[in-house]
Amino acid sequence: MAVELDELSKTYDGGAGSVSALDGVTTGFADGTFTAVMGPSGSGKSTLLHCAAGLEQPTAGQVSIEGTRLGDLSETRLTRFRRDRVGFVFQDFNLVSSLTAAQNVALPLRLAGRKADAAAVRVALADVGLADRAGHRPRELSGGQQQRVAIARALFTRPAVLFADEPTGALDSRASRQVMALLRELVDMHGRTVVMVTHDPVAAGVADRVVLLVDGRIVDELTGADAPVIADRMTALERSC
Ligand SMILES: Nc1ncnc2c1ncn2[C@@H]1O[C@H](COP(=O)(O)OP(=O)(O)OP(=O)(O)O)[C@@H](O)[C@H]1O
Repeated sequence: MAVELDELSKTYDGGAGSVSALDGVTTGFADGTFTAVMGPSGSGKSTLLHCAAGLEQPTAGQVSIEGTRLGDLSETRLTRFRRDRVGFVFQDFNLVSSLTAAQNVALPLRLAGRKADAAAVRVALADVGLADRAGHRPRELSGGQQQRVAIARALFTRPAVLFADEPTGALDSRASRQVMALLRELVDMHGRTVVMVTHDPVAAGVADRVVLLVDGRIVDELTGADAPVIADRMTALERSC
């Protein structure tokens, strides 16, 4: 299993009282599978992704990635583990505007004090369909192309899992389709494991499995469902909330 979540809970304590964002989530994401996480606004999707990726600490429960329990790692080891074994892409790409596509892909390794092999960077960009854009800066690329650079960067260390938080949220429908086709191909052709938060039933329809969250709990799962079925289930869920 690439990722296991065991009774994961997260409570935020704020001035206005505490909020339970995750409430005992237990599930797993198998190697070479594509999972979408959906649910109404505020249901805990981003919190689940951040805790699973080791970006946030759960209040209770455990996250294991390839059998390593993140809660057992020191801060330094967790940072190193995340850098090497966890890929993350964000809605707004998070590329460095002054660097070329190739330099953006190589950046995490360089920040870790390692050298990124130029040929490997070229292959990483070719894998996301951007072999001819290595020297372009983010502003010279479309939104969809920028997201593909971000995906190449996230996958460069061959992580155990790629987490994507609304990866098509800032894209038009054509660019969204291309990014989703790329993620599907990465799973089918390269055996990658993808876990993606999305509001979009069309995007979720590309996944193998959809996990539905309400109030920080998994309330349902769909396997092999297409976009209309997912959209109907989401509408029913939102009505019942
Ligand atoms: N840093 C924080 N401090 C306090 N409360 C938070 C914090 N982050 C999230 N929350 C709360 O936790 C709950 C879950 O938030 P989360 O962002 O995980 O939901 P979501 O399903 O991703 O929402 P959306 O679809 O609107 O992005 C919400 O009630 C939110 O207000």
